[in-house]
Amino acid sequence: MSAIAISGLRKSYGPVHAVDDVTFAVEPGRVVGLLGPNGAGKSTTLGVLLGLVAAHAGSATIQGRAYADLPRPSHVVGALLDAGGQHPGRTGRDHLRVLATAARLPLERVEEVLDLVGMTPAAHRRVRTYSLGMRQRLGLAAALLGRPEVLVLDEPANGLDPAGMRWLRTLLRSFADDGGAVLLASHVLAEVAQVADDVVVIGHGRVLTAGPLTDLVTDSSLEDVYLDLTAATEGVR
Ligand SMILES: Nc1ncnc2c1ncn2[C@@H]1O[C@H](COP(=O)(O)OP(=O)(O)OP(=O)(O)O)[C@@H](O)[C@H]1O
Repeated sequence: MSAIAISGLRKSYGPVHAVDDVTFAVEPGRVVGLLGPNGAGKSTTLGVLLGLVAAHAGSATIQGRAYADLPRPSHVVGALLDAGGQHPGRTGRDHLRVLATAARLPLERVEEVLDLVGMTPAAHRRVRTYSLGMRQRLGLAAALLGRPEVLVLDEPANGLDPAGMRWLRTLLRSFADDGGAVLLASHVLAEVAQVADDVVVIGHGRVLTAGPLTDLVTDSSLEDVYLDLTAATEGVR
C-alpha cells in the first residue's frame, strides 16, 4: 500500500481549477518533492490530503484512509503547513505540550522532539520572540511528536539557515531510510535536488511530470528541467 495516494483529485475556487485531475503516490522509504510555480495547486493538494480542504472529485489517502478516517492521526502523519499557526504568547515547550496532551502523548516526548530539532535552549521563550527558522523548527517538532510514518511538509526549509537546511536534509533522509514517507512541497529546487528520490511537478493544477529524480535530471539540472516544464504555466492565475 502506498503511504500517500492521490487519485483524480479536483478542487476549484470559482472559475479557478486549483487542482485539476492530480494523481500521484508516495511510497514508504521515499522522499517526494512536490514542485510547481506560485498558485500551481501544491498547498491545495496538501490541504485536501490533510482534511483541511474539501475536494470536488477524486481521493487523497494516507495509508489507505482519508485523513478524517485515521484512528490516531498523529501516529500516522505529521504535517508542517504554516508555522504561523503557533500561538505567539505560548512558549515553544507549552505549544508542544498542548499538542501532546491533545494527542494523548507522554510529555517526555516533548523534550525528545525539542532536542531533535535543536530547540531545547529556546523552549522556554515565547513563540512571538522566535525567528522564522525557529518557528519552522518548532513546527517540525510538532510534526514529529507522534512518531508518524508519513511526513507532509509545505516549504519546511523556509527561514532555515545553511546548517538548518543540512540538518533538515539529514533528518528527512534518515526518516525515509527507516521506512517513512515524505511529501515535501518546495520552491527551493536545490534543496529538493539534494534530498528527493522522486519529483512531482505541477502547473495550473495539473501534473506536468512525475517520477524518480534521476530519470528527470540526466544531462541538465533540476532547475533547467523545471523551468522548461513550467514555462507554459508561467504567471499566477
Ligand atoms: N481559499 C481560496 N480561495 C480562492 N482561491 C484559492 C484559495 N486557495 C487557493 N486558491 C487558488 O487556487 C490556486 C492554487 O493555489 P495553491 O495555494 O494551492 O497554490 P501553491 O502551488 O501552493 O502556490 P504557492 O507556491 O504560491 O504557495 C491559486 O490560483 C489560488 O489563488
